[in-house]
Amino acid sequence: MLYIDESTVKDILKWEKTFTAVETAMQRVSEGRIVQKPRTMTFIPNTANVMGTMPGYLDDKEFGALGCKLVTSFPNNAKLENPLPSVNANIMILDEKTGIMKAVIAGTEITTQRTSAASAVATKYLYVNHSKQCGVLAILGTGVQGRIHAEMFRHLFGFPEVRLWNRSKEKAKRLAEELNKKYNTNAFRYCEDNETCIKGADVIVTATNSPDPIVQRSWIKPGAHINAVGANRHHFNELDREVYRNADLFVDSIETSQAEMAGLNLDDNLKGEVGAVINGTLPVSPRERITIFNGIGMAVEDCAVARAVYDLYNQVKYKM
Ligand SMILES: NC(=O)C1=CN([C@@H]2O[C@H](COP(=O)(O)OP(=O)(O)OC[C@H]3O[C@@H](n4cnc5c(N)ncnc54)[C@H](OP(=O)(O)O)[C@@H]3O)[C@@H](O)[C@H]2O)C=CC1
Ligand SMILES: O=C(O)C1=NCCCC1
Repeated sequence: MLYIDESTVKDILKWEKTFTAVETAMQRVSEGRIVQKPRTMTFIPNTANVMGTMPGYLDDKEFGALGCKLVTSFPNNAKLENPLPSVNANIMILDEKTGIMKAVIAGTEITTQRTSAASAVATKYLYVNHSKQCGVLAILGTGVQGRIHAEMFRHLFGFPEVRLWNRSKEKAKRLAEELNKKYNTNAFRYCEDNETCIKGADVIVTATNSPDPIVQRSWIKPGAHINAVGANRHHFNELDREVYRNADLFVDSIETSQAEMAGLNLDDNLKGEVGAVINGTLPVSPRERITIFNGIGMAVEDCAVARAVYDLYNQVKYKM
């Protein structure tokens, strides 16, 4: 059986392909062309560690797949002497006619890219496509997700200013320096505190394990868009409840969000799925309204990207 390792995935998977795969997965969710239940979470007692299983089926000519991701989140990995990613994954894809496993694909890079791509798809359809300004991007949390969002969003949307804030300030400073050097720019700016980072920002990304709100309603400019990525025990810790009360909320999947966001009162402001906006069955919000994308992460996004990697791998292999 084929195993495609992380370095091969990093070699062959480009952001644009991930974006299209995730965009397609989101559309298919809202068309009912998927099967996907809330993931199972195995919480390891007396730790912050968790293992998730994420099975899914996606019907699509180009990105369709039957698969299952096994993903762990061990938040203290980042603090090891030799730091490791805190989120690690593998994705199995199975033959749709026989049910036999076709490949196991290393899923850490896929998870990294597809999570940021989901935010990017939401940002495109809820914000960028409505001629809203892409001037200032605020990133809260400069771990793996903060970094990929900073790079991918600048690449896709051309933000001239990308502000970086992190609980451990040195990490945000270092990332700003590193990215300015890498892209020969001074667009990446370190921010001393979260309030300064958010005030005046057009698009905001939260990518932390914070159990307490790091975004307050009064700091957000009218019409701004927020991608809330971070997940602690709940997928809605990072934004103060007043933010939810004063914004339109969009999700990747209503079915799976209802399980993992059950402690949040979604009734008033949950507008629906990003896929429905893409498909034109759900209207976008008025210009001055704040929008939130709370993407909890979907198995069918992993299936779509894993299928893309599988096909790319086979194209490359056959050419050799
Ligand atoms: N929605 C989705 O589909 C996905 C969500 N995630 C979630 O995104 C978040 C970030 O993941 P990732 O970047 O891979 O993880 P990393 O371990 O690389 O980064 C974690 C970040 O969270 C910060 N953080 C941790 N605890 C706190 C706290 N109490 N207050 C403020 N900041 C804190 C860390 O700051 P410091 O440097 O100071 O420790 C760091 O910036 C996680 O919650 C993860 O579960 C991940 C993948 C998919
Ligand atoms: O969707 C995922 O993959 C994850 N979501 C939340 C936490 C870790 C991985």
